[in-house]
Amino acid sequence: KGQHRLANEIEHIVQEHLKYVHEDVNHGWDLIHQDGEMKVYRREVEENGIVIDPMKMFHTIKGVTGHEMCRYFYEYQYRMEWETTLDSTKIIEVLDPDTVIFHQMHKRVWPSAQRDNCFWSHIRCIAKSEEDQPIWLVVNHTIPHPLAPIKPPQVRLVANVALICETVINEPPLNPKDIKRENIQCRLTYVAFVNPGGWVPGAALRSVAKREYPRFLKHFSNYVIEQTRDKPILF
Ligand SMILES: O=S(=O)(CCO)c1ccc(-c2ccc(C3CCCC3)c([C@H]3C[C@H]3c3ccccn3)c2)cc1
Repeated sequence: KGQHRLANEIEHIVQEHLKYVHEDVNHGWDLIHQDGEMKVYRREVEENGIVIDPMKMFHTIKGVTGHEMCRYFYEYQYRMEWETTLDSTKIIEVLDPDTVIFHQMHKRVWPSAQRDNCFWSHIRCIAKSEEDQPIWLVVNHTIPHPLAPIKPPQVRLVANVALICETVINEPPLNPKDIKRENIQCRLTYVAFVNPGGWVPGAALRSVAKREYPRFLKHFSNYVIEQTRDKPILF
């Protein structure tokens, strides 16, 4: 398998996420929002007076697979259909079919300056045991890039985000071909380490994050449910 220039960095970041995905959120994380199956946790962290609170969300979505959730989260062509916080998105480099570099302009969120984000995005399937469904994940991680120069007054985000999904099949029928969408669900963990890249009033950022993260996950989940409703199941 061709090793591109980011292969080692990506391997390291992916392994880090896999190490912490099962971390116990009862120590040091505050449950700040719950909506049905969705639970949103936050750790309050500041670095040089800038709020960089890690966010962690857990959700169970009926009728879709982890591969479907990750596919719609990763693929460029769907991005503007579910991402409501963007003015634009562009692929500036393709390293392999599972690894691309995006440059995105976020909508301005009062009272802060407009943010942009240049990040590698990698999708991967991790086989578990024979009988278990595989884990699918997408990691988005900031990286500088000559084709995405920082242009003040825009502020460059620093973000390390992972969507890690497993597929659960309830009462698996003898023949896997008979599996229906009502028998499947996706259990996902979403973690986001976002440094806004420049000063934002802490209280304002905390309230924007508290509102936006759950909204994003609910909107994105509903989008995938709608997109996959009448399509064959993608395991
Ligand atoms: O999952 S991703 O990789 C999807 C990439 O298409 C992702 C998601 C979210 C962000 C992001 C970017 C900017 C902000 C802030 C910082 C100052 C002003 C805006 C926030 C905080 C505010 C929280 C937030 C959460 C969700 C959506 C928008 N806003 C989050 C970056 C990447």
